[in-house]
Amino acid sequence: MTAAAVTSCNPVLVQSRKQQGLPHSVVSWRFSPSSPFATTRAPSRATSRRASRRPLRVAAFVNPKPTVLVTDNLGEAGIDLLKRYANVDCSYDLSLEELCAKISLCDALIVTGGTKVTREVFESSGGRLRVVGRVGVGIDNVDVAAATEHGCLVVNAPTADTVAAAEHGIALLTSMARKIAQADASMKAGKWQRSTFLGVSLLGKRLAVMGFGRVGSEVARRAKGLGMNVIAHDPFAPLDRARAIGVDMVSFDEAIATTDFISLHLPLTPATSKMFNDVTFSRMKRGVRIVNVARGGVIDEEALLRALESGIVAQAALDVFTEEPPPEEDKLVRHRNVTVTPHLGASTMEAQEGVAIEIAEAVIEALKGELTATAVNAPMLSMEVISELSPYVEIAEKLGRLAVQLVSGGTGIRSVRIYYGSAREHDDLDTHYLRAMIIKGLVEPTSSVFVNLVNADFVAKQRGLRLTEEKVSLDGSPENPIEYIQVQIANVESKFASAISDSGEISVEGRLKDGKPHLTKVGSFRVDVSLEGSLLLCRQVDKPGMIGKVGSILGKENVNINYMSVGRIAPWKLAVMTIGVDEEPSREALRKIRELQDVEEFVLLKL
Ligand SMILES: NC(=O)C1=CN([C@@H]2O[C@H](COP(=O)(O)OP(=O)(O)OC[C@H]3O[C@@H](n4cnc5c(N)ncnc54)[C@H](O)[C@@H]3O)[C@@H](O)[C@H]2O)C=CC1
Ligand SMILES: O=C(O)C(=O)COP(=O)(O)O
Repeated sequence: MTAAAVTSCNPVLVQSRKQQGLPHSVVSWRFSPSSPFATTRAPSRATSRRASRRPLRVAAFVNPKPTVLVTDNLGEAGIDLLKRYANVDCSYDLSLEELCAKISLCDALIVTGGTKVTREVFESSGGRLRVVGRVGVGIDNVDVAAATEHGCLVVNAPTADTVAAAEHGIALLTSMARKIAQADASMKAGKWQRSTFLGVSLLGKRLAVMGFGRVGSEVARRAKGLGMNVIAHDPFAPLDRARAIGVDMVSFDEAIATTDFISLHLPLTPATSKMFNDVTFSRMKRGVRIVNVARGGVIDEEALLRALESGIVAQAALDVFTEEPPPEEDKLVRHRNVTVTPHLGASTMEAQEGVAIEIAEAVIEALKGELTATAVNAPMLSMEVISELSPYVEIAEKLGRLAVQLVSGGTGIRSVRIYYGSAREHDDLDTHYLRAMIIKGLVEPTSSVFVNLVNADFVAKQRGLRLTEEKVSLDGSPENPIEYIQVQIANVESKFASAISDSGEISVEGRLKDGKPHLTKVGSFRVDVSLEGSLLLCRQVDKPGMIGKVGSILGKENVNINYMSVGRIAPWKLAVMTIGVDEEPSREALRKIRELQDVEEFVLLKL
């Protein structure tokens, strides 16, 4: 057996080979609380039992149909799709207060760039909001960090408006070069000024595409068709994409210093905010022309005004602004050498229909608990991985629950070690989902925080939980992804001393048996009990009659034993009895068991 440390609460993906290119349609979680994105707590045992006797799923019982709030104009095709699955509330132009007032009644929120989804919105949702769908690409209007903290998935619709944005970029480029907008305004004012609107040709001119992603590369492709010499700057873009289009990737400095035209296609992030400022403008070729269909905030607008006035920038064409709409008397908007459009990049009939469908599908998938390819703040796990790991999810969460209940007050939990015994190759086992469920089990019993796949690592970090994961290589068939999971809590005392392993940690181990989760080890004692209902752990002297004594106390109380096992170090020494019970025994029964002669310690654990 070898152990290899692999991750420690690290959101970076460990992609398994099987994750690549597999279909996304194997399982659905609907409203089951075990959904990776479920933000509600599991129903109480009484509720589950009641519900399981009915033909209705527990889930449907908890929440029959989700409610989706749409706060910005969304294409009919998207609304129709949503209505097949959810109650749809289209309330446009809400103030922040109105949005916050409504949000606690909604499972999903769909917005364009017109609604700011701030921290207050997540705080007001009371944990019900499970997904925010951004119609389009830019998620700079959504507080993604706050979403993650609240376990809310953010999805976008990043592909359906790419061509529209690229076409708009080219439209601005060509109309700026030929002063189309100015000439149109002049004619409409009754003038005929042929010599005033002398333009520049694009043929043979150098264009720098800043940000070579979806839109940037489509702009480059089109600009090449116009006979432009296209270079690009994007430290994160794959070189082969640029090579395929015949574009040279260059440094930022080279891009801005040597070009006649600059077209911006960057996301607005802390790194790109005001990336174009007095300093960068001063390094540009005099007479440069700039197009921005990305985000207003990547340009320092006052600096651009100064650059226009000084002649460094000859012309600008802007579709996006720091503040939208910009103030009425905005000098940039009114500048004679600036062409403006009111954020029309995605405004084609085709793109609007496309993004509406793309976002509706993504939101529905997310509400069903399925992983959507456009999730912004969740690890990318394929449905195949989720499906394969789902039998272990229950073990993971329950081991977390058991381990935390075994801790006796004091210093608090800081260090948790997780071992996964597996015959799989190390890089073929993605533990994100299981780790999230262990964190859920560790955190939820002692707090009001809801934990899911989205916020698990964040919650752990916030609570100072240091998780380390190790995969233990086992011989055998790699058919099963996992043979056992062991959760250890270090540097704590236990209310059940036998749960402390030889190496000094609280330790519980579980595995699947006949498809059912079982507890198979507590501390150094081998046990075997199904992980359902409640558990009684009892350490006693190993001698005849002990099982009968405990059993008869429970029997008198009409408490049904669903499973039991005894693990011992050696005959006639100490044994740990593990009893699974369907009903929770009364205090009196627990007292009687605790007071039995030869019972050394005893604890009741709830799953
Ligand atoms: N005006 C409009 O209506 C529309 C605007 N957009 C905006 O266009 C922009 C680009 O969209 P997509 O191409 O779909 O996004 P994308 O994510 O495919 O591409 C963005 C590219 O920028 C690069 N990048 C990020 N930080 C960078 C940095 N510091 N320096 C250089 N490159 C950097 C990334 O590596 C990526 O390749 C976004 O801001 C989006 O919101 C998109 C659609 C419509
Ligand atoms: O997709 C984007 O990022 C856009 O800017 C277009 O979005 P909007 O017109 O704000 O829905």
